This record gives sequence, structure tokens and C-alpha cells, in this order.
Amino acid sequence: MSRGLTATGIEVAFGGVHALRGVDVAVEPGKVAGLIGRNGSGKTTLFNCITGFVRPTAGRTTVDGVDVTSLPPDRVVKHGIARTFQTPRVDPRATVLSAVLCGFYSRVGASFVGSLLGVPGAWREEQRLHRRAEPILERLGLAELRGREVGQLSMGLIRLVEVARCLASGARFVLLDEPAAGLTAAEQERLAEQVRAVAASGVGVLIVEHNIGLVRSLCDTATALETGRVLCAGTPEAVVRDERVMRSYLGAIGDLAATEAAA
Ligand SMILES: Nc1ncnc2c1ncn2[C@@H]1O[C@H](COP(=O)(O)OP(=O)(O)OP(=O)(O)O)[C@@H](O)[C@H]1O
Repeated sequence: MSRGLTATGIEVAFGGVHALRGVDVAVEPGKVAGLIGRNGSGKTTLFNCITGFVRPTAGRTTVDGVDVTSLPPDRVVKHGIARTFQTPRVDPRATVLSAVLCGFYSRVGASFVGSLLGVPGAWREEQRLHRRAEPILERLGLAELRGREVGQLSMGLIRLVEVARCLASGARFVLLDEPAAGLTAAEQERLAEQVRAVAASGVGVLIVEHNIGLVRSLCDTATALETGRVLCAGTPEAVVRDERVMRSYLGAIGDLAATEAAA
């Protein structure tokens, strides 16, 4: 059985718009795979496809060899895939801590119901989950904010809370959609450290990111999309230096130059 998350020959059409045309992407356990491409190239559609929000018209998605193509999102989650959204989906009235704990509850649903009903043992379980959440909050720089309502935070930090929830979920594969957007340089560095730590624990990460510096420093592999097709795939270094990628993804040239000037 092949290990990893693979999407092979994925095709998606919205009416006359071919959002994805025969896209292949693979994420190995313990590795970080980057997905780049200009706006509208199909990155989010690929995430939606892998996680069951959009049905492909052709192609196949497998998790550790098990076919999960066209399963609905709640069934895909059970195969060990968690994701974030470009516009975070976190209850703005939840505290930062409870929003992150939701990630654990998605795996141990009974505990949540138990704690609501005051079932004996549920309190101890709750405390155990708190102890697991704390290091993630700490490492992402969210510990001080644990009691704050999510809705009071900046969009960048709300995105980070969603990342924390996702990383806390115990999923074997994590899909992060532009997690660094709106973060300060220090917050981005903490995010990168945490993603590396999660990958080092054996989790496979697929990350959509426009920040080329972050892609180069964080990812083991990269895939560039253009108008729904794979333009180029390989090491991040090879992909960001590929002439076709540079031409297609103009922002990368500026980012690349800035990264090199800073190095
Ligand atoms: N629900 C939809 N209905 C119709 N067209 C859609 C839908 N979702 C995406 N598209 C189209 O599919 C193409 C790919 O969009 P997608 O959002 O996947 O690109 P993206 O690379 O994630 O862009 P961005 O970086 O702006 O998020 C675009 O042409 C977009 O307009």
C-alpha cells in the first residue's frame, strides 16, 4: 500500500471554466509540499477537491492507498485530513482556547458531549486536552490570547487560530490555505517552526503560499499551477527558479529578488 496523500489526474470544471486539468500532487508523511500559482490558477479548488467540498469530474485522491475521491467532507476528515480555509471558519464568539480545542473534539467527539452532560471522567479528559493544546498555543504565540474572543483578533491571528486548531486535530495530513497571509514576520517565523515541528512528528503538510521566501525555507517539494495545469514540480528551489514559473507568477520575481537581497 502506497503511503501518503495523492491526487492524480484531477479535473474540475465549473460550467465552461476548467479550474483543474489533470493535476497531480503528492504529499508524503513527514514532508511539507508547497502549492504556488497566481490568483485563479486552481489552488483552492484543488484543496476543495481533496477535502470533498468539490467533486472532480476525473481523477483520484488516495490517503495511504485508500480511495477517498468524491467522499463528502465529514468522511474525508475521518481518513485523517484536516484543512484551513482562505477565509477562516472559526466561531468569532469562541475563545482562542476553545476554538483550538474544537480540533481535538473532532477526533474525540464523545468527550465534548460528555463534558456538556457532566459525565464522570469528562472533566479529566478536558484537562488532558487543555494540556495538549497549551504547547501549540505557546509555540504559535497565541498563549497570551487564550481567553480572548476570536472575533476581537486581527484576520492574520484568526487564520493562525485556525491553523492551531488544524494542527491540534491529530490529522495525518494537513492542508493550509495561505496561512501566513496578514501575519508579521515574527508570527510567520513561529508559524513556520510549528509547521516544521508537526511535519517532524510524521504529519504530511500541503501548503498554499504566496510568500516565496517561506516556500523555499519550509517546503520539501513544490508544485506550481497555471490556469488549472501543473506548470512545474520539484524542489522549491528548482520551481521558483523555473523560467515558466517566473513568467507566469510575476510576484515571485519580486519576492525572490527580495529574499536574495536579504540573504
Ligand atoms: N464555485 C465556483 N464556481 C465557478 N468558478 C469557480 C468556482 N470556484 C473557483 N472557480 C474558478 O476556478 C478557477 C480557479 O479558482 P481557485 O479559487 O481555485 O484559484 P486559486 O489559485 O485558489 O486563486 P486565489 O489565489 O485567488 O485563491 C478560477 O477561474 C475561479 O474563478
